[in-house]
Amino acid sequence: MMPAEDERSKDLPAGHSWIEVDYRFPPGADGARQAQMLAVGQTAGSWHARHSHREKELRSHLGEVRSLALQEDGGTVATIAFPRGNLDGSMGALLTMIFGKYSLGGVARILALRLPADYGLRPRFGLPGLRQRLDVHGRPLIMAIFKPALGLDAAGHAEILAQAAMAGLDIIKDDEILPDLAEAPVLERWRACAPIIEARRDRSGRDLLYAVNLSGDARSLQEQARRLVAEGANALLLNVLTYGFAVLEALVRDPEVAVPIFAHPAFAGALCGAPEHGLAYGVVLGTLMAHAGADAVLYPAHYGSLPFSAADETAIVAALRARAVAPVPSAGVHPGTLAQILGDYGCEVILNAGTGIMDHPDGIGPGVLAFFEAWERWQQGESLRLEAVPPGPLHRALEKWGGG
Ligand SMILES: CSCCC(=O)C(=O)COP(=O)(O)O
Repeated sequence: MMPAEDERSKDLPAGHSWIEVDYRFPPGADGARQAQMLAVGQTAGSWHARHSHREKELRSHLGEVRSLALQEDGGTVATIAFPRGNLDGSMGALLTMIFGKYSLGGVARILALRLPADYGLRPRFGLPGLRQRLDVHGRPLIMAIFKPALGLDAAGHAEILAQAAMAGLDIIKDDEILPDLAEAPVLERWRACAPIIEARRDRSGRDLLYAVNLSGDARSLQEQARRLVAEGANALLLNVLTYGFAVLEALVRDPEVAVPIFAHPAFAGALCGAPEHGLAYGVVLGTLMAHAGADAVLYPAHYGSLPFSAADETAIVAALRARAVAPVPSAGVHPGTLAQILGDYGCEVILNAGTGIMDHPDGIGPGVLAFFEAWERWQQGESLRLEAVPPGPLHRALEKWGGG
């Protein structure tokens, strides 16, 4: 039987010897046949009589169709269990088994994936570890994104960071669009920003994390990460879906890269955006990220600037929180969205704004202060409506972006 909706993405007990996947086949597809194709074709690969003398060995690798449910619209949802023994513990092997070659021909969508709790990696820091590093407890963490994304040199990054740091920002990240360009080399960006972070620590006793964007081929990216960390970098950003889960796994396993890793969702729409094909956002940005060792995962907030469903957001957050990974609702976040986000999430969240801080009418410092002001008012149960907010950074933000 397929589990109830709120159980669908829960981890299976540690040591469990099966991996369970829920697939939906659209109306018109022969769901039973497709499920059987997946269970055999993505495992033993052949069940021909010619191999009958190997039946015992092959059977131990064979997937099993555990349930088939016809849906109201004529589609079918099948749950298939795959032997864990077919895998080596990596996300690459897992994805190749559950959807690899089949994805090229079959029309199907993976709705949910249930992994044994001890499959893959756990975050080394997660939200509790980030809080400990920053010594910030009992309130949401406030994160900014360097904007403009391109065109800033290292000194330009430092100039922006200085304003944000002074206003009390917790975390900043590079834009994911920015690789190791000659106009702003990654090491120079870090070297230019490091003294500002140090000065903030000296002044306030509070750390500030800068998630530096990694790029390059797998080998040079890992070397870049090691070099950055050796020079004091305190967080990293990885476009996990464009560079690959294997790159994230290698970084998480690397003792020379012992800093929190922020996972960016760029490219997720290419895997998850089609309604009847690909994988659900909750699987990619929730389950897979949480089992590949990410410490914090960014995704579009459903009240932000990108079309995103509340249900997808809920599925992502549930999967991340089950493994203590920090949820980072993003894209179009500004102080006017704070009440909605905290209403949905409570305080165990990272609020991440790019233009919602950098394009504040009075500057970057006021952009950060507007978030803190919104948080203070929300905490006191005070209205965040424009008419109720006195003149100041939050008022100006609400004037520009609305919300509240
Ligand atoms: C798609 S979630 C990642 C958000 C992000 O990286 C970004 O640059 C959002 O910028 P914004 O100005 O919308 O806060």
